[in-house]
Formats: sequence, structure tokens, C-alpha cells
Amino acid sequence: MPPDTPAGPSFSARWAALKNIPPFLALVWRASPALTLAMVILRLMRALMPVAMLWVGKLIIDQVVALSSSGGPETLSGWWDSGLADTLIWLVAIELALAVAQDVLGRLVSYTDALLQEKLVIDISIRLMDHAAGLDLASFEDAAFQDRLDRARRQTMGRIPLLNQLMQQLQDSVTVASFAVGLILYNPWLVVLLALALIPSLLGEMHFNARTYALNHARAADRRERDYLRMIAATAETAKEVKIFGLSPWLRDRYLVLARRFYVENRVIQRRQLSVMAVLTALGTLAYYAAFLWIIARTLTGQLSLGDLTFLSGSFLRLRGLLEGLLAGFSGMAGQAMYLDDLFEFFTAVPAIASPADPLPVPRPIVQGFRFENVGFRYPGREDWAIRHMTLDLKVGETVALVGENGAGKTTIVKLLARLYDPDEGRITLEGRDLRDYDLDELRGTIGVIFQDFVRYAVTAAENIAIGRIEARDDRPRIIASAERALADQVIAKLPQGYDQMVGRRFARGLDLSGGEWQKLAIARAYMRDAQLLVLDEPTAALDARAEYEVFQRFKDLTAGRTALLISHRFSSVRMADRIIVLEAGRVQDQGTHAELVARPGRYRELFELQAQGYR
Ligand SMILES: Nc1ncnc2c1ncn2[C@@H]1O[C@H](COP(=O)(O)OP(=O)(O)OP(=O)(O)O)[C@@H](O)[C@H]1O
Repeated sequence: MPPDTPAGPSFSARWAALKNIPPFLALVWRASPALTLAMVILRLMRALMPVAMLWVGKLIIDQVVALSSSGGPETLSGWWDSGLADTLIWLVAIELALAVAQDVLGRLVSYTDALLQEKLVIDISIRLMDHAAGLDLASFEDAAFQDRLDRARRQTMGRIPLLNQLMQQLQDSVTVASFAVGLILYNPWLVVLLALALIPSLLGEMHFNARTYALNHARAADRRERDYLRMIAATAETAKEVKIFGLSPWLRDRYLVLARRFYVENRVIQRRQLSVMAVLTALGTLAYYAAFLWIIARTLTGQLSLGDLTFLSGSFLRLRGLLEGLLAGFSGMAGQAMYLDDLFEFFTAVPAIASPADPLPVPRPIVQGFRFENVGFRYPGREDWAIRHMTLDLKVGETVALVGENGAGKTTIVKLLARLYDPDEGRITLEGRDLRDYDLDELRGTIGVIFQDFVRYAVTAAENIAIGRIEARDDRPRIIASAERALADQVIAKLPQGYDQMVGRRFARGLDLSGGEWQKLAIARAYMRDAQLLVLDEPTAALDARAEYEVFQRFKDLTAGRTALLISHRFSSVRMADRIIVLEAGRVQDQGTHAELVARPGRYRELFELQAQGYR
């Protein structure tokens, strides 16, 4: 084995994956009990058709041989009138009916299969979305989790092959059993011979499937990067930079390196599979011809009739094909079942951040406000503290501004307030009680945050605003009022279809907006909520200084009586806040009003003067 080829999961791991089949069947059943039942019944009926047809075929041949050697009438009408051929006619009619039934059943199976697969994909996708919604933000920022989610998602993309395989296996097993019964009645050794020849190819198939799975598993991170590269090489969001910086050769080379690595490893497996499986399959062919010779010999010596010869050789041929398919299918199924590990593993992930068993309701109105008590927090997987020994108050009715250099911890404070993360040290309280004691949904419902990296949804302008309170998406007056407060009404007035204009460049009918125009739409989201704490975390950076000032001033006025938190790098805007908190390296360095802070030496005055100089 080349050094960088990942070792396949052990045989036992592969067998162990079959444990996923019962829960998978439970998923199928839940998706549609009626279709599942119909599918099983149809497949069972279909399974018995081949043996029945072959048997009737044998009876027909025996009849024909018997009648032709009995010296009966010489003309067809003679045969008809004598009634000697009645049994034969009936047999042919039955064979025809069986053939028609087989076709019809085949069609019905495909029909049910298509519907059931679709139902299953919908059902699993919804479960994936629901489950993902409950998970922690930290999970989404974790690469290992992303890989697992990616593999789980692949399970539900398009059709789920396992369902079809499973059902086909069921059907083929019944067909095999029916043929085997026939063979055993003639000579049990025929079946033993066949089974022995096929076992090596079963083991071979299993082995190679496990190797392929292991390779895919080991390369999930690469594949995600490949998808990412392909995406940035060809999307509207990146096209500008890709062109200006001439990135496309670099992107293509990076893609090629990753793709080649996979290709080379995959080729090793495929080549080995080719040679090993060729030998193993030849064994099966040998067994078939050995049995065939035995049947011919017995017919020559008169121990078997011509009908028997056709039935047996037909059965044997079919059985071989079926068994091969069954064994390959079985190992393929075990392979598919291993992919299910990812899906079920994803479903078992539980969020660390959740409501307590007996949550407190969030008070309305809030009287005392939020308080950080000696809070320390580190992002998962990072050694350094994003914030540490942080103590601060957010009082009701107050407009507080957070200032500080990049990475000082401003956004982290907001994420902790909304419980997107929980502190590692100290606690954050609301009305003196730990945030963790409150109902999580209610808590998030009472906080309105617009982040600097807010999402530009490819939906209508009205819907983009309604995002702030999606239940109110049909409340047009509320949307219009929010737009007016955020100065987004002027943006919308310029759109040909106004509030119903599709925005963004993702879809053909979408109209793109400028950075500042997008920000105004986003800020309007904040006004959609009945939030008691409103946060603007720099969604105003693309506005010109005057527009930002105006937005902040309105924000302050319109949030009177509630708590407002503003984050900006522009001193011209933050100076209006009732209190300014200066952060440095995750700690509160100073706080006060603008007048107080510029009156004393310190970081604030330093930064303020630096900015003021720029304007002189
Ligand atoms: N998701 C994350 N995972 C790991 N580290 C993070 C993550 N987000 C932020 N950090 C780190 O935490 C620290 C504080 O970041 P934060 O985003 O709170 O800064 P900020 O003051 O909002 O900065 P800016 O002005 O650039 O927006 C930084 O050192 C940053 O690198």
C-alpha cells in the first residue's frame, strides 16, 4: 500500500455499519408508511415472477416434447379439435399473463420507488435543517463539524441510493430463495457449488468498498476546499477580485493539486479492484460451467427431461447473476450504511447552549439591565482570551458605545450577550440573574443585533427588512415604518418595484444595491423587533460619516427607554452616546462620556486626536 493511502476501516467496522439499517428503515417508514408498505408488497410479488415463469416454461417444453412424440393429428385444426393441446394452450396463456404482470409490477415498483425516495429526501432534509438550527454557533465555526455536516448533507443530496439497494436486495433475496428451492429439489449440491464460488467475490467487493469509503472519508476536508475553490473561481461575489488580481491560475492550480491527490489515491484502489475482482469473478464462471456439464450429462442419460434441462440451466444462470448482484449489493449496502454513520452522528450532536429545564421568563420591561461580572471568554480551539476580567453594566434607557481597535473584543461582547457563546469565566446577568437561567429563544427575541457581516438575502426588499422579525413579514405598515426609521425608504423609493423588488445578484430578476444601501436595509431589521436591547455592531461602516451620524442619532432617539449599544470606529458618531466604553485587548480600559474621555489622557483621547488630525 502506498504510504499516503488511508487504511480502510476494518471488516468488523464495515459489518458494524449494518447496525444503521434498522434506524434507516425507521426513517423510511416515518417518511411514508403507506408508500413503504406498498413498496414491500409490490417487490415481494415481483420477486416470485421469475421462478414462476421459468417453471411454466419448463412445463410448456415438457408438454410440447410429450405431444410431438405421441404421434397426434398432423394439422393445427386437428390439434385444436381433438382438445389434446388444451393444457398446452392454457400454459402458454398463463406464461403470457405472468409476463404482462411482471412488466406492470416493474413499472409500479419504479413509480413507488421514485415517490418514496423523494419523500425520504424531503423528510431527512427537513430534519437536517431543524437539527442544524438548534446547534451552537461554535459548531458551525468548527472545521471537523463542517466536514461531518458536509458528508451528512451529501447523504440527502438527490436520491438516497441505500433505499433502492435495500429494497432490491429484499426482492432479489426472495427470488434467490425461490430458485434455490427449485434447485435443492433436484440436487442440493448445485446450490452449495454456486455459493462456494461466489463467497470470494463477496469478500473482495466488501474490501474495496471499505477502501473507497475510507478514502472519501479521509478526503472530506480536501473536498470541501475543492468545492470552495470552484465556488470562488466562479461567483458574482468574487468575480471582481478574481479579475483584478488575476487569481484564476492560482485558484486552478490549487484545485488541481487537491483533485490530483484524490485521483491518484483512487486510481490505486480502482486498479487493485480491477485485477483482484477479475480473478474472483472467473471462479464464479467456472462453477457455473461445472454445474452446466452435470445437467447436460444427466439429460443425456435420461435422468432429466428437456424441460428440466431448460429449467435447471435457466435457474442456474439466473441464480448466478442474482447471487452476484446480491452479494455485490450487500457489500455496496454495507458501504452506504457506513455513510449513514455521518448522518446519525450529526443527528446525535447536541447543543451546549440551550434553555435550562425550568427557564425564567425574560422580564418585560427590563428594569436593571445587563451586567458583565468578571467575564472571561476564549474561542474554542484558541489559547488566548478574547475578553478577560470584563465587568460592565448596560443600563436601561442608556445608549452605550463600544470603541476599541480591531480584535479588542467588541463583537465578542455582543455574541456573549445574545448567548451565541457562553462565558468561560464569570457570568453575565440580566436583572441580577445569570443569562443561562432564562429561556433562550425569549432572550434572543428580546435582543436585536445587526452585525457588521449581516447577510444580504436574495429576496425582496420588504423581506430583507422583515428578516428582523420574520413572523411579521406580511405586516407591510411595520416594514415601511422600519424602513423610514433606518433611512432605507429612500433606497427603496429608487427601486423599480419598490418594496417588492428582488434584490441581490443571485437571481436574474434581482437588482444589486450599493454597500451603504444594503446597510440601510439591514439596519431597518433592527426596528422590526420589539427588542429591549438593540445593538448595531458596525453595520454602518459603508455609510459616509454624515449618514452614519444621522443613523446613530435616529437610533438613539428611537430607542429611548430601551438599551442601545453602538459599535463604530468613527468618533464623530460615538460621541453622541451617553457612555463610551473603551476596550483594549479584551479588557475595559476606560469609560465615560465623550467630554470626560477627551479631557483626560488615555487611549480614547489618543485615538480621537489621531482621527481628528485626519480631518484637519
Ligand atoms: N470565531 C472566532 N474564532 C476564533 N477567534 C475569534 C473568532 N472571532 C473572533 N476571534 C478573536 O477574538 C478576538 C476578539 O475579536 P472581536 O471580533 O470581538 O473583535 P472586535 O473588537 O469586534 O474587532 P473589529 O473591530 O475588527 O470588529 C480577536 O483576537 C479575534 O481574533
